[in-house]
Parts: sequence; C-alpha cells; structure tokens
Amino acid sequence: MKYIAPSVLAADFANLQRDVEMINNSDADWFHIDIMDGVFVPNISFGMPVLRDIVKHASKTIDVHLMIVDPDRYIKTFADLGSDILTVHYEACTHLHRTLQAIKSEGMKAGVAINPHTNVSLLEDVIHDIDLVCIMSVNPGFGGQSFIENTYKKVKQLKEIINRNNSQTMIEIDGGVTDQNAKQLIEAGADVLVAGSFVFKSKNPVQTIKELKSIIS
Ligand SMILES: O=C(CO)[C@@H](O)[C@H](O)COP(=O)(O)O
Repeated sequence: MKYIAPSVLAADFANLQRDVEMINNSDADWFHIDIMDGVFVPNISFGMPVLRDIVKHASKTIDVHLMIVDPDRYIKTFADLGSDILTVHYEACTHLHRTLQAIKSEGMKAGVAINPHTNVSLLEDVIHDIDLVCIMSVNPGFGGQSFIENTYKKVKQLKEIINRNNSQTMIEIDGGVTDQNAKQLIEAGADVLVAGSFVFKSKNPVQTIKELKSIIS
C-alpha cells in the first residue's frame, strides 16, 4: 500500500476547516502536519491549539512532523492532542533510541526525519525501532521549494538497509513532491509521499490528490 499525505502547511489558514474537509473527502490517506519552532528551522508554522482543532475535524491518520529542538519535551503533549505518528528530526535528538521508545510508549508510531545532508546509514542501528523514516527532499522550514534530485539515491540506500535488516520501516518523502517525481520515488522504494504546494496551489486539489494516488498505485 502506498500513501499520499497532503501537507497542511500549504493550506489556507483562514479557511482551515474547509481545507481539512477537502482532505477528508479526497483520496488522501494521511494529514501531514508540520510543527516548526523558529529555532531548529528558520520558520514558525503553528502549534498545539491549531493542531487540536485540525484533529477535531480530520478523519484520517494524523502524521505530525516536529521541526523543533529538544522534541522529548513535547512527546506526551502531541500524543494527548491525537497524533498517530510522531516524527522527530535525527539532527534534533541527542538520544534517539530513548526518544523513539518514549514516542511508542505513548501509543504513537515513531518517525525519524533526516535533513538532505544526513546520511541514511546513520539509522541502521535503530532501524527496527523506527516505524517511518521521513527523507527530507528539501531543506526543512518552508513549503514550495524545489525537489533535491539526490533524494532518489537516498531512498534506494535506505530501502537496502530496511531489507537487509528485515524491517517493516516505511519511507516517507517530504518536499517538492509533484506528478513529475512521484512515480520514480515509489519505484526507488518510497511508501508515503507528502505533497503541499502541488496539491493546495492546484486548481482542483481533490483531483490533484486523485491523480497523485493513481500515479503511485
Ligand atoms: O516539512 C516540510 C517543509 O519543511 C514540508 O512538509 C512541506 O510542507 C512540503 O511542502 P511542498 O514542498 O510540498 O510545498
């Protein structure tokens, strides 16, 4: 099964309920929610009150991507808010294994995101503890950036690590995803594609999601 996760960062925040309902009524599989603190990344997105209200209306898996320093402080908070998957950045964790255990102990699936400069081999020793690796295909912090072509190589390398270790870890790609790279990413080994601008800036987001879904199915 392959998944499409529209990134709410690209939604119209003045019409957030409308955009949440659009995702509910589309072929999308997950809600991708970006939390940015202005420290780990040079941008601030939104925080807990907004996530709480998204969760109130969302009827699909809530996939939360924390772009924050010291994410351990907020694991329980994001569980209580209704996150199904909680992804922390490799670069923001001092004791990644402990963080992953803490996420799971709160009943969530544990994700690790890696920046474009971070080598996938760094995850091999904890691959069995990771439910999802989010490979950043742009530098995190902003929507609407261009896809970094080196991502295909990283997906293949990570897939090899996953297979070599008989792990069930899923691979998610985040940043610059369009109908031009979706197929190649899935062929390289990706399971989940996050798409923000490509969906929300299109004339018909429901149709765009449908098209992405048919490309990857
Ligand atoms: O995490 C991020 C950006 O840091 C992403 O989730 C973006 O929201 C993806 O947006 P597009 O590149 O698809 O516009």
